[in-house]
Amino acid sequence: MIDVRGLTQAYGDKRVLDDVNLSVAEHERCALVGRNGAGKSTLIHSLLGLLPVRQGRVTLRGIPAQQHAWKKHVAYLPEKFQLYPNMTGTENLHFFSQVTGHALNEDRADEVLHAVHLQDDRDRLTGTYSKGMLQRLGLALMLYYDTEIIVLDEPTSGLDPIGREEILGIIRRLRGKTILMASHHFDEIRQVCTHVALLEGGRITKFTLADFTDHYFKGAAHL
Ligand SMILES: Nc1ncnc2c1ncn2[C@@H]1O[C@H](COP(=O)(O)OP(=O)(O)OP(=O)(O)O)[C@@H](O)[C@H]1O
Repeated sequence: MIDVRGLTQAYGDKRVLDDVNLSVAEHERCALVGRNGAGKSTLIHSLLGLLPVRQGRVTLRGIPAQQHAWKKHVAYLPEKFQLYPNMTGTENLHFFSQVTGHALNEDRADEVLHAVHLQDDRDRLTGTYSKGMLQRLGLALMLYYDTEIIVLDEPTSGLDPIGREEILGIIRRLRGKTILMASHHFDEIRQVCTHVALLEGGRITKFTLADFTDHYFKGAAHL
């Protein structure tokens, strides 16, 4: 579903990704781990066409990234995103739906608001939401499109333990999705992921969760 071959990315003279290869198969839930500055966001941005790919090849669901047709199969939740504080949860869903040129499908909106446990708060201004609620609304916006591929950049960043559990529970309950999730937390990777892509020195090593667990407890993996 996600295939990266020979991807090299640099900022000026600084090479961040060095001939990276990564395959994420259908229905895999792959964590993307690595120290701060390892290049996780650079890789995600390259996948999603937010950074031009000059060296290497990226395909999503078999479609080359340059062709844009992949976009309807992929949803992305960035680490930081902006919602409109003077709009309610539902109004935010309306707004973002209209941005993509479609009227809101009310039934689908109900489904996703239930899935993220915001059905009772949907008519409150999001300016009054907690960080956990905002993150769950971000997830709802992403799930609304029901795409096969989901890319999450540190979805529990800055949340307290209860907020983290709520987000992880929602992700864990998703069915039939292929997920790539950047994370710094071994406990959440263990709860949610089937595989781990470790980014170090500009290269990726991919593990099954069981092999990564051995590697991690030997002290060989730095998140
Ligand atoms: N636009 C940019 N211009 C110059 N250097 C950049 C730019 N974006 C990222 N970098 C550098 O590239 C390296 C990789 O950054 P990136 O954000 O991809 O890492 P990361 O693994 O996502 O980090 P974190 O875990 O802190 O989010 C870092 O050294 C960063 O400073």
